Amino acid sequence: MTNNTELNPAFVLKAIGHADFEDRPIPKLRDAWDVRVHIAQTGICGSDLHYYDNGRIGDFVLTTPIILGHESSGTVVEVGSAVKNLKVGTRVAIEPGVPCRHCDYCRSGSYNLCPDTIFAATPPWDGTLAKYYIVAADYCIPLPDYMDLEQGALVEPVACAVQMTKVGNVRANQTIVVFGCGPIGVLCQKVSKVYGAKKVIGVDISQGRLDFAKSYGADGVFLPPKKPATVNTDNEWNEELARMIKEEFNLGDGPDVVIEATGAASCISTGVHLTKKGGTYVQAGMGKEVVEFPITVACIRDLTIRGSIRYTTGCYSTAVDLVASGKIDVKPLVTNRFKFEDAKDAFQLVREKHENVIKVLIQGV
Ligand SMILES: NC(=O)c1ccc[n+]([C@@H]2O[C@H](COP(=O)([O-])OP(=O)(O)OC[C@H]3O[C@@H](n4cnc5c(N)ncnc54)[C@H](O)[C@@H]3O)[C@@H](O)[C@H]2O)c1
Ligand SMILES: OC[C@H](O)C(O)[C@@H](O)CO
Repeated sequence: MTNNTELNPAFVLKAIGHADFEDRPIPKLRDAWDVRVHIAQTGICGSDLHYYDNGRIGDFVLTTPIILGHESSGTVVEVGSAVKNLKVGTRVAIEPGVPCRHCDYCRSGSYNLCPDTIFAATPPWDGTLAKYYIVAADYCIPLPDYMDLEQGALVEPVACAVQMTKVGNVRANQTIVVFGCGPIGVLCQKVSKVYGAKKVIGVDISQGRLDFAKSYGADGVFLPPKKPATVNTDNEWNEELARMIKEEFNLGDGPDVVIEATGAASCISTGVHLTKKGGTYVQAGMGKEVVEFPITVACIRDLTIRGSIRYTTGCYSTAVDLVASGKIDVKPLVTNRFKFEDAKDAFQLVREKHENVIKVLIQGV
C-alpha cells in the first residue's frame, strides 16, 4: 500500500483465509446518480469473517478477490450531475446494497431480495474497506451534525436489527428472546426495548457478552449449562434448555418472538422449542448451512418461521433516526479501533472471538 493520492488503497480478500492490501485505481462514478465517498469508518461484521474463513454465505460464493467491508460511513467527495440530495462535504451513512429498482421484489419494497443487488463485500462485489467507494446517492443517508462518523458506520448493524424486529413483528408488551449477544443480538434486544417490548432476554455462551447485553438493553440473560452425560440426544437437551429459559424468566408458554442471531445449531433448535404457540421465530444468524430442525414442533405449535436478510424499505433511515434521537446509543458497542494499515490485525482480533471485543472499527485512510 502506498500513499499515492491518485490511487485507492484497499483491503482485499484474495482467497479463503488470505487478505492483503492492494492499490486499486480511484473508482469512477458509474452514472449521473452516483457519488464517490471518502470512507471514514468501517465496522467488521460476522459476515465479513464468514467470507474470510469459509469463502461463502449460502448462494454468495467467493470466486474472485473482493474488497472487504460493508458497515461504513464517510464524506462525499464527488457527486454525479443528477444528484440532488447530497453535495461535496456531506457526511453520510452508506447503505451497502443497491438493488436493481425494477424487479418485482424492488417494486414491492422487499429490495433485500433483489437478485441483482450490488452489495458491498458480497461476492462478486467489492466492499468499502478502501479509501473511496462509489455508491448511488439515494443509498447514502446524510448524518445530522451531532452524529459522528463512528455512529454513522454503526447504522448498518442497527438497520439489520430494525429489519429483524420488523420480520418478527416485534410490538409493545411482547416478550422476546434473542439468541446471541454479539452486536447484532444486542441491537435486536435494544431495538425491541425501544419498540416497547415488556421483557427481552439474551442468550449466549460468553459470560462477557451476557454482561454487556445486561448493561446495554436486555432485561435478563441466560448462560446455557453444559449438556449432562445423562441426557441422550441434542434435541432432548435443547428442549430442556427451552424449558429452563421459560421457567427462569417466567415466560409462561414461551416468548412471543425468538430472534436467532448466532447461527449455532443448538440455538436454532432451542429457539424453536422455546417459541410459544402461534409465535414467531426469526432466523438471522448464519452458521452451518444445514442443521437438525424440530420440524414437528414448528408444525403443531403453528409457528411463523421467517428468515431475515439485510434491510427493506425504510430500515436504514429508521436506524439513523434511532441513533440520532439517542434512543439507541451505539457508542458502547465500539470496543476496539484500528488504523487502516492495521486491518489485518483488526480481522485477527475479531477472529479470536474475545468476549470483551464487541465491535471493531477500522478508520479510513
Ligand atoms: N441476516 C442478516 O441480515 C445478518 C446481518 C448481519 C449479521 N448476520 C449474522 O448474524 C450473526 C450475529 O452477528 P454478530 O455480528 O453479532 O456476530 P458475533 O459473532 O459477534 O456474535 C455471535 C454471538 O453468538 C454467540 N454464540 C455462538 N454460539 C453460541 C451458542 N451455541 N449458544 C449461544 N450463543 C452462541 C457468540 O458467543 C457471540 O456472542 C452472524 O451469524 C452474522 O453473520 C446476519
Ligand atoms: O449485514 C448485512 C449482511 O452481512 C449481508 O447481507 C451479508 O451477509 C451478505 O453477504
